[in-house]
Amino acid sequence: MTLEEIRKEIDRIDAELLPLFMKRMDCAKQVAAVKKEQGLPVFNSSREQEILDRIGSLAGEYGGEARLLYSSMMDMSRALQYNLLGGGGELRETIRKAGEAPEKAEKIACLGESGSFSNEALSLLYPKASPQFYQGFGGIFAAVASGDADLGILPVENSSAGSVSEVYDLILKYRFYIVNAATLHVHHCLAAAKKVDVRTIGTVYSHPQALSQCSEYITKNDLRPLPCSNTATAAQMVAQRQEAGIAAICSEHAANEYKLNILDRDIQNSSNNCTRFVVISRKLFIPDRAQKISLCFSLLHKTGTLYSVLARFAALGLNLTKMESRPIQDKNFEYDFYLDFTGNVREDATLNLICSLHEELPRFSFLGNYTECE
Ligand SMILES: O=C(O)C(=O)C[C@]1(C(=O)O)C=C[C@@H](O)C=C1
Repeated sequence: MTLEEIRKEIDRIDAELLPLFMKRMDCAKQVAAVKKEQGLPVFNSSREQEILDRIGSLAGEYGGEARLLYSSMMDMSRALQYNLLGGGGELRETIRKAGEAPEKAEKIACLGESGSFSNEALSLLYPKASPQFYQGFGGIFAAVASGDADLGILPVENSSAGSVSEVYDLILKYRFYIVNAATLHVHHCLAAAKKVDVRTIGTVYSHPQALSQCSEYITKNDLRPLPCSNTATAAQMVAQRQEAGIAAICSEHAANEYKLNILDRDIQNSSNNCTRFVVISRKLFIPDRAQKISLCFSLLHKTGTLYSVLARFAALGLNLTKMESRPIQDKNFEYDFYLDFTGNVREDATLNLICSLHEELPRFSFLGNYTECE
């Protein structure tokens, strides 16, 4: 057969498949009506497994491909049913009731000291708020949990050093809402108590992330990196100790705040060094112009489960911007997935998708829908 003849054959087959696909979707509508009457859940895992096993063995050499095709058709069948039945009632209600923004966000928990990068990000997002400083990420989550703080601001990832795993673990543990985000350009400098030659410096103090972001400079200048809880604390300590041979890696802002001398500027490995911060809250707020959705879930150990979740976002044109997998404590090699997508849950199709995932996936949490300041 020529290519043209084969393509004609494919067109004929597609024309035969389409009415059957539409008939199958009509059946899904009928199933939805029955399920509504009988109060049954949309998702029936054992029924889907039974179909996939049967199709897989009937399809012979195309078993894998056929399973994938039928799995996608059942995804669409479920999506249609959720659209008709409006599943995920509780979550739907929480999202519907969410306010636009906290009326007052006076107490915001923040890492470090005055002059820390978290402090800069906070000033960008909430110029009027006064920060409450904590030395560790755990303290920020605990402050939000106890109500000592209204909100907490946290660095989640850096363009060169990558994700801050400890923060993702805490996000997955506490499951607070994410209500705001900002990306900050981070410029590091080397600062010491006296104006000396860089060659006289032997030891540098900073947060491990900052040390990692300046690793090339540290190696080139033969410096000994020592970790500190954050960059501003490192600057403060170097200022207090007034010792020769030590310096801090911190922001210019922190160096000025603690009256240090700047020995070198822009010492980070990459000239485009950005850190992304998120703001956590016990209460859900969704601004009208929200464009980023965060959620987390775990998956059953079955072929194609992650693919099938991601395909449903792709089908709505929602772009995946971040994915992180973290081990679940006390479970061997089982993972929680953390995902960021573009989108707004006030759009019906997006809300239906989130609500359906809420019903289908283990350990699912909707973490928020917020704007991103860049
Ligand atoms: O049989 C059902 O209960 C259906 O809802 C239909 C169907 C399908 O499309 O085949 C869809 C969703 C369920 O998870 C299982 C199967």
